Formats: sequence, C-alpha cells, structure tokens
Amino acid sequence: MKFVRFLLLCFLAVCLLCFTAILLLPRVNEKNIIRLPSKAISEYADFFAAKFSHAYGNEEANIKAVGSSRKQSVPAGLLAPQNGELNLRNVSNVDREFEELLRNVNDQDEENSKESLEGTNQEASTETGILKYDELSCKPYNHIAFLKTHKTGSSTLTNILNRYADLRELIIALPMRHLYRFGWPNYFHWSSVDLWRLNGKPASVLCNHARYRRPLMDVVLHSDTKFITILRDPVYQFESTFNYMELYRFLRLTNYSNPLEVFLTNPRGYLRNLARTETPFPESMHLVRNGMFFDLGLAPLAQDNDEEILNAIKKIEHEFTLVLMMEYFDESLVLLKREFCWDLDDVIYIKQNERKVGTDTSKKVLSLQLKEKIRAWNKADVLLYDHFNKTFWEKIKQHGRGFYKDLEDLRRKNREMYHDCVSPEEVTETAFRLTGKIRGFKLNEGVSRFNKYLCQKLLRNEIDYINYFREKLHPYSEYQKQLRAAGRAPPLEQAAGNIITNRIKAMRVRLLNSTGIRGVQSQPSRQTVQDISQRVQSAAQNVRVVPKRAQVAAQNERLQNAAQNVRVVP
Ligand SMILES: Nc1ncnc2c1ncn2[C@@H]1O[C@H](COP(=O)(O)OS(=O)(=O)O)[C@@H](OP(=O)(O)O)[C@H]1O
Repeated sequence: MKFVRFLLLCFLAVCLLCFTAILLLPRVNEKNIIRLPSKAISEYADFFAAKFSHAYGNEEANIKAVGSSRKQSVPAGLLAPQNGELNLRNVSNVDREFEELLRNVNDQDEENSKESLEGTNQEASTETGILKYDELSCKPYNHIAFLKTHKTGSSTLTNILNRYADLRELIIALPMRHLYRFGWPNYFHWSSVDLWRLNGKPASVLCNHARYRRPLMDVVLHSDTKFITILRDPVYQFESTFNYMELYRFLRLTNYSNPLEVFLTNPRGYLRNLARTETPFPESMHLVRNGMFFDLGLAPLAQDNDEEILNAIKKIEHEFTLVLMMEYFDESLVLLKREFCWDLDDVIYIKQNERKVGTDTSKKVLSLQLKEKIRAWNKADVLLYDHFNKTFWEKIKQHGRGFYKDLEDLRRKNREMYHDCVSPEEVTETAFRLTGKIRGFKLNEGVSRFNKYLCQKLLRNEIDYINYFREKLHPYSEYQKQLRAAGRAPPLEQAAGNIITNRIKAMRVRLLNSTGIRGVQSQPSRQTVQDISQRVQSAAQNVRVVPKRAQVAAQNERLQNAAQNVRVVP
C-alpha cells in the first residue's frame, strides 16, 4: 500500500515538473537565453552528411553539392533529392547561404577598399584599362638612368638605385676622379664619366647629378636604357633650394629676416646685380629659377617662351619612361617596382637629405602670397610639374587594385626596416660641403643580424656610395678579380671590344660628316680625327686658293689675247 502511495507521489512530482517546464520554456526562449535553431541545425546536419557521404564514395552527390556552392547558375531544381538520396536541396540552400555570406563579406571588403582608394586618390577609382602585371613571370629590367633633379627627394632615390646596382653587381657610371656630379651645371658629356671603371662596356645604372643631354648620355649607356626622373611641387622645391643652397648669401640678403620674400620683390634686379659683381656665376645659382627644368636641359633663355616649354615637356614625356613625384614618394616607388619588375625589397628606403629643424637653412613657412610669387617666378617648372602630376595618376590608374596592396606592403616594410636599422641617436650631416644641415643616421647597434647588411646599404649616402663604388669597381681590385674569375664580371677591356670608344669615334665621325666632308666612315681609326681636321683645313684653303689661281690664269690668258689682238689690229 505504501509502495502504491510512493508511486503516486512520484507520478505527481513528474507531472508538476513537466507542467512547470511547459510553462517556463517559452519564456526562456523569448528572453533568448536558449536558442534552438532547429531548422538550421538540421540543414547543417544534412550538409555535413553530404560531405561525409562524399568522403565515402558519393562522388556525384558531392560534385552537385560543390557545384551548387561554386556556380550560382546551377538551378536549385537540378539538385532536388531522388528517392533514397540525401536531401541535396537543403545542402544547396546551406551552400547558398554560405556563398551569400561570403559574397557579403567580399562586397564589404571591396566597399572598404574602394573607400580607402577614394580617400587616398580620387583618380584611381576606376578599373578600366588595367595593365597586366605578373610579378612572377616578368623579367627584372636592369638598364636604368635616373636624371637626378635637385631638392626633390632625389638622393633617397639615388640610394635605391645605388643599392640595386650594388646588390646585383651591375656596372654603374661614376663621375670622373674626385667629383660627385657629371659635370653639372654643364650639360652632360661622356668625358665627365669615369670610363676606366666602365671597362669599355656601357653602364647599367646612372644616377648622380647631371644636366640632361640625351645623345651624349647614350654614349655610356645601353641602347635600351629606360630614363626616369623625379619632380616636386615647385613652391617647395624652390624654398628648399633657396635655403639649403643658401642662395641668399650670393644675393647678399643675409641681413633680412625673410630673404626669399625680399628676393622675389625684384628677382631680375638682384640677379643683374649679382652678374655685375660675381664672376664666375656661382654654380648653385643656376637653380635660382626653374631649377628642375634646368636639370632637365631647358636653356634659361627658353624659360619665358611657352612654346619652347611645351615642346620640352613633350620631349621629356617621349624620352622618359617614368616621371616620379616627391609628394607621392611611396606611390612613385611602387610604380618603379612594377614598371621595372623589381622586388619590393629593392625599393624600400630611409629618407635622405631632410633638412634639420632649427637651423638657418631649415624649412620656412610660406604665406599664400609668397607661394604665388614663387609659382610666377618658376612658371616653367609649374607647367612641367602640373603636366606630369596628371600623367602620374593616369599611370597608377592602369595598375588597378594590386598597386595598393604593394603600397601597403612597402609602407609596412619601410617601418620595419627603419625600426631595425636606425639608432635613436640624433645625427647631423652636411652634404656636398655646404653649410646646410641635414638629418643623418647612425646604424642601430642592436640591428638584427639578418638585416644588418641591408641596413648598412640603406643608410649609405650618395657621396659615401660613390667612394664605395670607386673601390669596388676598380678593375684591378681584388673584388673585381674574383668576380671575373667566377664569370660574374666581363673580362678586362680589349681594344676591339671597347664599345664606348667605338661609339665616341663614330659620334665624332658623324659630327665631321655633318660638316660636309665625305668618305671618312670607312676609316674610324685613331688617326681619323686628326686626318679629318687636317683635311678640313686644307679643303678650306683650297676653296679659297683654287678659284683665285684659275681666275688669275684666265685673266692672264685674256690679257695676252687682248695684247695680241691689239698688236694684230694695227
Ligand atoms: N622619401 C621622401 N619623401 C619626401 N621627401 C623627401 C624624401 N626623401 C627626401 N625628401 C626631401 O627631399 C629634399 C632633398 O632632396 P634631394 O635629395 O634631391 O636633395 S639634393 O639635390 O640631392 O641635395 C629634402 O627636402 P627639404 O627638407 O625640404 O629640403 C628632403 O626632406
């Protein structure tokens, strides 16, 4: 009896529990304490079952399932379940959900990257006319000449090119003897190049200051050399030149608090004064107007002639593969990397030649009015810069989104290298023996062993690099001997194989031919030039003598005849 009562109590307790559960569960569900996505769970179960069945041989079902997830075009009806088969309709639904989810994420990524693109550069937002760029299959291009303009970030770029030549054992053109420029401010001439270190072969890289004159540069370079240069907003390029090069000293404006402003009140007047008092004209004063165009070869007299300026711009566009922009230095380097199929590591850099703050020559704040005056005074450079600023963004547009991935990677690598290479200790330097103070760098004592070698090269300035190359490229240096022994450097020059001497001879012959002397191409020997100049002289004499003699003889004859006639007639 007791046992029956116990059973009854248990039954009542279970009923009470069930009743409470029935009452409470919907409330729990409502409060989202427990979610029971039964439909989703069953769909996932089907989906995994499909995968599972594939792993054990249901190939066809899986192909359909995968097909449904990859190709949206497969109609859902095709995946309807057959008797006894897995519920593939559900599988495809789930796949579609995944796909949908992925698409949303991708779309969102694209939206985000679009936004960031628009943020950085409005012009690069369309995808039309994208260049094909395949980093893995393209071949690095090793023949490059950099026309190094002044105060444009060009020393940083020169470090990149020096490093490229250095690490790949490329031959680089060096200025003659103890010099650091190729005869600048004169136009480039091959005689300003250290031909001995070129060992008769054209240089692969040229990257120190020079004034552009293409035909004479071609004498020392490979015929397929690509030329590049860099420009900077003329307002800041001029400010940097004027202060860093201390042009105000030559102009005797040191007593003024803002010499640049004073100079621009009457620039021609100040220059006339200078021309009267200073002989010879100080070298750096060649940059006092349109400095970038001066480096790019435009004659100062042409700087006021719009037609000549536009023609010169067209010529540069035609002859240069890339015109980089200092304000977009990183973008410029990514363009360089892609155009020449280089590695991203080739274009990492540490900013060189930056003026120190708090010195006489440091950056000055410019009023709007002064900026306008600088623009007006450097009109040719403004036209040059504006033109190439446009074409620059057009080039970037052709590279599509991959460009911005490279840009991000470059910036990240630059930060990493700076952190590892550079000592926090402040260093001040002077370049080109000028008094202007620039920021220098000291190798970080704690640099990683892995990066040390590269860091040393990254921090080497232009002058140190030239001195280093002078030793490295000395034909009889131990280094060159070893390179030659390993077949990694050309054998020592043989007279017949001296490409540069032959080019110079041919050029001279062409020059003399253009003066009208014929028949000299067949003998381009050492004697040629002397022979030709002698012939030119004697030809010139003959031109004067022969007609005279003929005239005298003819006159004599006439006189004699006349005399005879005179005698005969009486
Ligand atoms: N990467 C990068 N980005 C932006 N700016 C840079 C960069 N590298 C150099 N610079 C600035 O370029 C100026 C020095 O130019 P150069 O190296 O051409 O000078 S020089 O002609 O060789 O003396 C100098 O400008 P100023 O400081 O205004 O004089 C440098 O600060």
